[in-house]
Amino acid sequence: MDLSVAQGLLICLLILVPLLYEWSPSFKFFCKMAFFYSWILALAVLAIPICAVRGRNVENMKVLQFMLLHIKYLYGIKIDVKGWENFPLKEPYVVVSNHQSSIDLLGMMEVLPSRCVPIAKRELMYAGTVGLACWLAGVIFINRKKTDDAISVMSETAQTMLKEDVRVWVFPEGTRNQDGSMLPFKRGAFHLAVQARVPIIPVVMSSYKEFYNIKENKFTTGTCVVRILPRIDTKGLTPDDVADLADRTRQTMLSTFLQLSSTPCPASGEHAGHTPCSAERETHDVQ
Ligand SMILES: CCCCCCCCCCCCCCCCC(=O)SCCNC(=O)CCNC(=O)[C@H](O)C(C)(C)COP(=O)(O)OP(=O)(O)OC[C@H]1O[C@@H](n2cnc3c(N)ncnc32)[C@H](O)[C@@H]1OP(=O)(O)O
Ligand SMILES: CCCCCCCC/C=C\CCCCCCCC(=O)OC[C@@H](O)COP(=O)(O)O
Repeated sequence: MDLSVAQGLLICLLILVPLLYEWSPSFKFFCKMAFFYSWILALAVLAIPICAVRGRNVENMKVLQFMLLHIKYLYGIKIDVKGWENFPLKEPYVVVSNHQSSIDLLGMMEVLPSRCVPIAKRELMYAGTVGLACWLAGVIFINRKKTDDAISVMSETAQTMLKEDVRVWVFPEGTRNQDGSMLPFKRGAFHLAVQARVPIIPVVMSSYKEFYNIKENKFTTGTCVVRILPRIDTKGLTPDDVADLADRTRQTMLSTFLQLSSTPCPASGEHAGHTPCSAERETHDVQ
């Protein structure tokens, strides 16, 4: 009897959960996000022993990158990369990118150059297996609540970049933002580039609004364009130039973001209205 009650409940669940998943966008959103985080926590369990062989080493970022690349297929997210030629091959540089959501991880892993480590909030270090995997891959953690600490970590980073030939990826908005624009840029990334005398490479990820919106609990399939912009040189600049450098970079990134995100394609095909027009993308390509 007990067994049949349990079986009955299980059958109800097996029917109800998929129905709820299809009918309730909030439930679907919750499931997709929960799976996203759980899957990455689980993948980190596999990554940790592989990375531990080398110890804390930026080369381990390749292991994480390789293990995360498939997630876009699980979620039906097409990532369309433009401007590969703007990632120079040899020298260190600072990549700055807009930050809409934790799913930026997908676009980031798609284009992450070799020997490039992200700067992340310190809280991520305590995110269980993910924190340990990030530490082993050389992610640089900063304490956003202590500006002096954060600045001194970034100054050390300027030395490390040059001594150990490392590139750094920074989200200069400093927090996630999905309001259709970009927050004012914090200046750490630009001080870093000026101190290390290395170029800045802006990377813009187009708006997720057509397929992902946390406020509307929307998470469907779609396309994100990741555009790598030409380098911005910092040679000869001083700390006094940092504010202007940050403003110029933001302006360039914002106009690219708006262009990439605003032009829906004429109704055609599966992703109609989700992707920027290819005609518009071509215009960018020849710039
Ligand atoms: C297979 C399994 C896999 C498992 C793992 C999967 C994960 C894989 C890895 C992926 C990891 C991805 C992680 C992404 C995480 C993204 C984040 O966490 S975003 C949040 C953290 N990042 C940032 O905050 C970066 C941007 N922030 C800054 O640059 C800030 O400026 C700051 C350095 C943090 C300081 O911020 P704040 O305290 O708010 O102060 P400000 O107003 O910005 O600055 C005050 C003042 O100081 C000047 N200044 C800033 N930096 C420097 C410097 N380096 N040198 C000198 N001076 C500096 C600044 O100019 C201000 O002065 P001003 O006079 O007002 O100009
Ligand atoms: C035992 C502890 C378990 C903790 C579980 C934590 C789950 C974490 C699991 C997977 C993390 C996936 C990697 C996400 C990487 C992106 C991180 C991110 O986007 O951080 C946000 C940060 O940029 C800005 O933070 P805020 O917007 O200011 O907030």
